[in-house]
Amino acid sequence: MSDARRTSGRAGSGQAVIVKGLTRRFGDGPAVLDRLDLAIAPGEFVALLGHSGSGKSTLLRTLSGLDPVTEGTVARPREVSVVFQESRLLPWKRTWQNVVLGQDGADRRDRAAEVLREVGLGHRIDSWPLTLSGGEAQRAALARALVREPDFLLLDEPFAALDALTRLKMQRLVSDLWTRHRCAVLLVTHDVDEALLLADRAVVLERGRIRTDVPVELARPRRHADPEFERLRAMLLDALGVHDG
Ligand SMILES: Nc1ncnc2c1ncn2[C@@H]1O[C@H](COP(=O)(O)OP(=O)(O)OP(=O)(O)O)[C@@H](O)[C@H]1O
Repeated sequence: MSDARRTSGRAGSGQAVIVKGLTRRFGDGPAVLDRLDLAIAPGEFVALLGHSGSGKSTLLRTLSGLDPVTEGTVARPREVSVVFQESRLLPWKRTWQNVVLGQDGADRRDRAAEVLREVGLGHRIDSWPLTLSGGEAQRAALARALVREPDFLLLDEPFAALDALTRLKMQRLVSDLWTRHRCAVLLVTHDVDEALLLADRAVVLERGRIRTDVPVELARPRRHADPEFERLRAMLLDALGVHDG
């Protein structure tokens, strides 16, 4: 199957991202994404859940423009940034240089320093990436994503490799950054609680199709103890086929 029918462009109709009839196949294999429709509003935070192999990373890569479309259309804003599970910092560049890699201007270092301060790494701007902890490296990856002032931020399980305490801190950081920057966000996660702590909407993917798409109408900051949190948690676990004790 060729990728010749790839189509992309800017989203209209007041949406940041519009996906219509998106199908993705690898070679002659089955559809990994199967006629998928999805719209994300400007400034909306969407969590994408699904079992391993359901197509989450393929969708994220397609939305970022890294992967081609087999069939259908993807419209997205001009500025799109991605943060992956691993920081992908270049070890031979200092932290600030990684943040503004590929950017021009005499004020590059100042811009990097400002965004690194924002993610709590103001004291590590000159550090080599190999001296950063896992959490610090992910903060630097977030800074590198935000310095481009994206309209759409894609987060592919950015906290999955971190310990539980660091993950909690990073979730708070992302929530604060999103409140300030208000870009559209798609967060891929395996963690239902993480989705409910952060997102306006939770989408469950199953074999390349959207099985559930629910609004998360909880006041922020979010609390596990909220009965609506518990109701949504049970609904999402059910959609994932996981039954909570
Ligand atoms: N480059 C590729 N070539 C062939 N098949 C692929 C390729 N990338 C992904 N796939 C297949 O597409 C399906 C979906 O993979 P994908 O990585 O999108 O799932 P996922 O939901 O992100 O899983 P996980 O949670 O384990 O990361 C899987 O069956 C996978 O084997």
